[in-house]
Amino acid sequence: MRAAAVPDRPPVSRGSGSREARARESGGRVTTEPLTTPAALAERLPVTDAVAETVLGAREAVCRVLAGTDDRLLVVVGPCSIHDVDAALAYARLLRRLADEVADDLLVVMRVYLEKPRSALGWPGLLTDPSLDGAFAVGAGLRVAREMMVAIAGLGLPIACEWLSPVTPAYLGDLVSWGAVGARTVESQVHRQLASGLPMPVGMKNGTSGSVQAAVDAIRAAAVPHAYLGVADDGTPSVLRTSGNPHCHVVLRGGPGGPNYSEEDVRDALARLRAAGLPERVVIDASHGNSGKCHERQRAVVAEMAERIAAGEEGVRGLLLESFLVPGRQDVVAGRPLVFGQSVTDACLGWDTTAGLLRSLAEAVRRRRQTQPPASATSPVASEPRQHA
Ligand SMILES: O=C[C@H](O)[C@H](O)COP(=O)(O)O
Ligand SMILES: C=C(OP(=O)(O)O)C(=O)O
Repeated sequence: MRAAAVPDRPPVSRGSGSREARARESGGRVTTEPLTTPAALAERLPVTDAVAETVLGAREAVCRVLAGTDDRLLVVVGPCSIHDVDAALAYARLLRRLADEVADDLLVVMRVYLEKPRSALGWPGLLTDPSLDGAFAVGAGLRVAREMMVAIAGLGLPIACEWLSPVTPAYLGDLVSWGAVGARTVESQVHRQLASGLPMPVGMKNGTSGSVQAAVDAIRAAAVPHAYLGVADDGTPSVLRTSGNPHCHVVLRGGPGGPNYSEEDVRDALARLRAAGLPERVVIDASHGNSGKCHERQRAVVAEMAERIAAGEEGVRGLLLESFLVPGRQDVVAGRPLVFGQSVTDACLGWDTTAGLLRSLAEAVRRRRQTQPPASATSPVASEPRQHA
């Protein structure tokens, strides 16, 4: 007589179905696929000395502009999202020439946004879905993204992006000179912890509700050390311990109540920063809630800000613009070719308008210099972060 088979493990339930089947019925589930490690990707697509100089030099320059010890204006400009590497590189080449032309007055950093936070549903960005068709080839997206960033920084053009996945900076952080925490994530503990360890200045957007306090709170949170779960460069699941980031700042992007770039709005934001003991400086996003998502309205925002900057308004250290080669936006439709250099997410300004606006901002900085002495080196900077208790 054969012995009865002894199960490896006791049955997980007496009712219908296995544990896996029951889990499926009561929520979502995950499948996994291995990804190259950050170290392996960096080895394949390394940062050259020239690229490192661009990235690090621009980080330091952004800090000086934010602190007011460099009297130029920070201008973060580029597509709402990158969906086509060739178009991004064509834009980068144009921007590089313009950045050189205005370099005495503007510190130009290109938006190279690869992860899109969506209000509900929509294409999540090149990093997650590089073929724009829902195939979600994330490994290829990371490779393409890093290769493109190396090429853009290789032109001598510094890079800005929004950090969405807390794992992405391990793969791309060494190529970025300015980061954003977006309106949809500025209240997220994970993103505040992430910002506290990022090796670059980080703009904290006001929340989608319009709350500027959320951005101020995020700056306070990111200025101190944290510990959170992540991956090390060799891919090992790790506790990431951060130092705190003293170079975070508010980005006013408007909200449901309308724009928030008026003099009164800026004064209110500076007062909130003062009350929190933080450096009094803001960056104005000409797009999003400040333009009612109408790309053409960014012109009016820039025109008003140029006037106010020329008149010496305190506290505004930079602007953000959404711009691509071709104005407007387009939908991605299977089988229909895309217009080269036009956004597939938010509508953007076209190149010619962008160039004119940057020249007008440069002119505003020059006019300000005529009436004001160079900014002093005594502008407030964030205090050193506290150590872990
Ligand atoms: O900047 C881009 C968009 O404003 C952001 O990703 C939200 O887009 P959505 O509201 O179209 O989803
Ligand atoms: C999503 C963006 O901005 P916000 O977080 O302000 O909506 C963006 O700049 O792409």
